[in-house]
Amino acid sequence: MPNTDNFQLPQEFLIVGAAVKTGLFDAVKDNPCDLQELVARTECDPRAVWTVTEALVALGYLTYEGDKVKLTQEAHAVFYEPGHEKYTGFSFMHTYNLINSWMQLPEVMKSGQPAPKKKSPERAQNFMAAMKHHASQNAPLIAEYCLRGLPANARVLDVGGGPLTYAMAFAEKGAKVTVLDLPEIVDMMQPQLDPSLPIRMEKGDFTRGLPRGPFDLVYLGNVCHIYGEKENRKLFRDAAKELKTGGRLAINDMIRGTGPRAALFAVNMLVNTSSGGTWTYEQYKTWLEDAGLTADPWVEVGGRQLILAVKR
Ligand SMILES: C[S@@+](CC[C@H](N)C(=O)[O-])C[C@H]1O[C@@H](n2cnc3c(N)ncnc32)[C@H](O)[C@@H]1O
Repeated sequence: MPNTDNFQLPQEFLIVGAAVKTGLFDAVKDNPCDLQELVARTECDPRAVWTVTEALVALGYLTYEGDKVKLTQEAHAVFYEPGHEKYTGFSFMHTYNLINSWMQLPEVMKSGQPAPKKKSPERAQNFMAAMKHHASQNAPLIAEYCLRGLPANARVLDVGGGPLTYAMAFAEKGAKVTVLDLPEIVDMMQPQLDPSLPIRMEKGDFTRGLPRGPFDLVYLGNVCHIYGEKENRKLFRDAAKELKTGGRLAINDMIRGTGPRAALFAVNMLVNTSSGGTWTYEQYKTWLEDAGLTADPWVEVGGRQLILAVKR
């Protein structure tokens, strides 16, 4: 049913996103200051700093102590206290960055091409933080489900596993993990990887090829929606080649036709990619079977939709 309650500007999100981008929260985090100093620290316009600060005070992110501006306890917990139940860090900046692409949906509909976007290390960091934030709670459950029945110390290939959330969960359960991701993501994430863990990162492009197996499990976590049928069919064929007979391929993705979520997410892939989208279970089953894999019915684990398939 149409929900006209959503026909409004996401004001709070836009104000908070702009404050993060201009460094306003970081500027007062450890060292509260007056508005004049805040203008200097953020290198922003005085009227703008006053207006946005007042809005953030009204929303409960900032407060005044005398004439000094400081973070509220709640905002401090949300942005800067990783152990806190309300903690998000700045992972939501990935969504904030996406707004630009979504605003170009009319042009994308005309051209069929994704919205142009600038790559930057900051964007990539926001992306990794968002992936981590969304996956960290349920990754252990999903890793356990994917590894069930496979040999102890299973060899796992985590395709597009750059955020390392799932790799850590697999390693925690005794697996030896190879993570494949794009070179710039591996360069960014490698320093965060504890070298004593049985996790190895490899640079590559999974549309071109995969690391050599044989693997007990090839895990495709939220990568199938980035590309279309041609790329996914090739990916499944390549994965089948690198799996042991009886080895398992696991897809964690939104399955089209199971609710509104996948249909809406496909719009995100429309504005951001050339061939991405969300695919039905029947599409996945056909592509998997054509690659020599037998697909189980899809299941929901930890709020995610999984398809497991076995190499024949
Ligand atoms: C949506 S994220 C999913 C991350 C993680 N698997 C998860 O589920 O939380 C997609 C990941 O695939 C990587 N990726 C996208 N295209 C790729 C390609 N062609 N080759 C290798 N990695 C790719 C991205 O850098 C990113 O880390």
